Amino acid sequence: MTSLTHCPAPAKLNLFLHVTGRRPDGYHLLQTAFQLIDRGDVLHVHLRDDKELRRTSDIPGVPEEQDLVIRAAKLLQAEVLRRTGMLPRGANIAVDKVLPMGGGLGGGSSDAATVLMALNKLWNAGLKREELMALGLPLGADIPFFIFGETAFAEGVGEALQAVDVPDCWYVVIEPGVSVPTAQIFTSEHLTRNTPPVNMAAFCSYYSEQRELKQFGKNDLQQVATRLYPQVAKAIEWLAQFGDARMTGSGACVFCAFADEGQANAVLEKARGVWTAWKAKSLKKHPIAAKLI
Ligand SMILES: C[C@@](CO)(OP(=O)(O)O)[C@H](O)COP(=O)(O)OP(=O)(O)OC[C@H]1O[C@@H](n2ccc(N)nc2=O)[C@H](O)[C@@H]1O
Ligand SMILES: Nc1ncnc2c1ncn2[C@@H]1O[C@H](COP(=O)(O)OP(=O)(O)O)[C@@H](O)[C@H]1O
Repeated sequence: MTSLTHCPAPAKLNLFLHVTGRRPDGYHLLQTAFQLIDRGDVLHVHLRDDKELRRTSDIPGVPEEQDLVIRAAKLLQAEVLRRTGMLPRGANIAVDKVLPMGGGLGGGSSDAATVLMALNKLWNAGLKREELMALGLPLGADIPFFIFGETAFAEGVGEALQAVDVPDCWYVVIEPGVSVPTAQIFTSEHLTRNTPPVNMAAFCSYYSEQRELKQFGKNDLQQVATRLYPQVAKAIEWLAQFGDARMTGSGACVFCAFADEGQANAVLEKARGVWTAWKAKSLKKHPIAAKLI
């Protein structure tokens, strides 16, 4: 096999996100729940005859060498060299970008996770799931989750993952039209960093009682992002007419859960001409994480 085309890189939503503390290196300790959804970027990976790793599509504002996709591919190539003494073949990687950047949907991290899984297969590198997760972590705290590949309760900086079951539903997601830099939110003096830790069992029993339409807990990053980006506040206010609306990750996107597609369609109809919005269904498993490792 020399290529893998149409590899999905799905988005995630943070159903809740609590900042519970700070590590000595400045990184924040979180508790969050990651939910995959059936909308995302699509990647195409073709092995080359030389050793070069090249991005063959353009992502405005992201130079090739800074692209998480290329950085992830280089990390894995170096790891294979370290393990086998042989540098594997290069690859051309194209990304059909669908997800907005700085949207809190984890697009860059998901792209990187998909590339790690695809190249692990194409190079017959044989890294185990936990090894790929550890390799990706320094590039982005969300990368291990995408390789883990199923709905998860997460702690640490998001790398300590446990599978959980949340009932399926439909989400309406609004892109408020701004890009929020994650670092700006985490460094804000207005961020609260002392939400008391919750028990994973409390999270699980909350959703087992079919309360998926009103989310558990809160997103501690939301108060900071809405202060800095009024468009995010407006989007939440608008979507809250129809249910429990909140921000995902560090923003900018906001979401609301609905029991069926018809209700999501009705909200999208009202959003037309007002917001860039779309619907997505919850995904219990990553479409390729199970197959490619
Ligand atoms: C907030 C979350 C929630 O899933 O997702 P996004 O909104 O970015 O999708 C993640 O924790 C995003 O983690 P990660 O992907 O590592 O964020 P990056 O953009 O690499 O981090 C930018 C900067 O934010 C700060 N940062 C990030 C994560 C964290 N737990 N504590 C931090 O203090 C650090 O200063 C870091 O250098
Ligand atoms: N392949 C990529 N796709 C998206 N963003 C990327 C990529 N590679 C690097 N980046 C950088 O990562 C930043 C965060 O992007 P992204 O992961 O989409 O948002 P978020 O972290 O809010 O979910 C972008 O602003 C961009 O500078």
